[in-house]
Amino acid sequence: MSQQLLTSGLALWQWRSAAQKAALAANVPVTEVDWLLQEVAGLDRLSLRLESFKNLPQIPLQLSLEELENLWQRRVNEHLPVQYITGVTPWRHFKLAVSPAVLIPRPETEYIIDLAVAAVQNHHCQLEAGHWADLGTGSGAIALGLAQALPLATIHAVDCSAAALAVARQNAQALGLAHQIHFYQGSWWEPLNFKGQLSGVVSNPPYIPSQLVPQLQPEVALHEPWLALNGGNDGLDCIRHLVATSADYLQPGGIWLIEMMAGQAEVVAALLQSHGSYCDIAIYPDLAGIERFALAYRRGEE
Ligand SMILES: C[S@@+](CC[C@H](N)C(=O)[O-])C[C@H]1O[C@@H](n2cnc3c(N)ncnc32)[C@H](O)[C@@H]1O
Repeated sequence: MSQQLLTSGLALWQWRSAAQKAALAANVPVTEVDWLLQEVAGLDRLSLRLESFKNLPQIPLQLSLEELENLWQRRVNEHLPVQYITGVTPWRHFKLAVSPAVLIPRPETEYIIDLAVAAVQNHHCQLEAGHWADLGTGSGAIALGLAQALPLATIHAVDCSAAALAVARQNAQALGLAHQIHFYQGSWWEPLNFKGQLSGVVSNPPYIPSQLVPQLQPEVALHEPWLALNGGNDGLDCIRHLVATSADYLQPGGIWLIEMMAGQAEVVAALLQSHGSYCDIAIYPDLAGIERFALAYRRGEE
């Protein structure tokens, strides 16, 4: 979407009206038409809401109206997420690049950064300047959120997908946070060599039971990476692995914080408890009240 084409405000307004009707008929959120227009026509929310752009003689577009219509048809008919069409999504204070190689970072995940910061502040150890891991970084969202919230920390962001890491690196560069984040390709802890040294590990691992993935809404099931969703038979394969392996990498008092699916909290708390190396285990809800996050600390050498 780099070239610039001109269209009249009236023609764009007519396209928008038709696209909104198609959205309503297909049960697609009508607001997504305007997300698309903000990106491809550079229109701001106010001029879209007031429809003041309708009177402009010329509006520069990054693609023709025909191409815009083709993309909207893909949104409506093929359930392609609008974020993959525009190539961007808002997340916390960031505008992140996304592609079908990465999970679109979710609003509920934003809160994991606040939980990490609160855990640092509540704890007597000096954790904010240390080394942190974001395992399964995808677009880099969590690593970037941690880097911004903990400016003295160094973040080690891991993903097994090279294509996802390319997107994450691009985001770190664009946001001026690349100096704080190191990226590694590999499986979970495998590329990291920091046994006993980490201040914290934060992860939003794949946690959907395999048989449920095809039943998710088509935007997710058809277009988001299976690798980012599939948590094995009961959804807990990756979380079990992270419980079992993380204690070796955390310093005493280090933070273990993950996102999980509704209904998994009790099992995850029990896994942490029975492992024996974690203490102060707590479950936190997301802003919708769903038990979404599990937090624990690496037990000290009592
Ligand atoms: C649910 S997505 C989370 C992405 C991002 N952290 C976020 O919150 O938006 C899970 C990520 O874990 C990665 N992943 C899956 N299996 C992995 C493994 N064995 N080792 C490292 N990363 C893995 C996927 O590629 C995907 O990017």
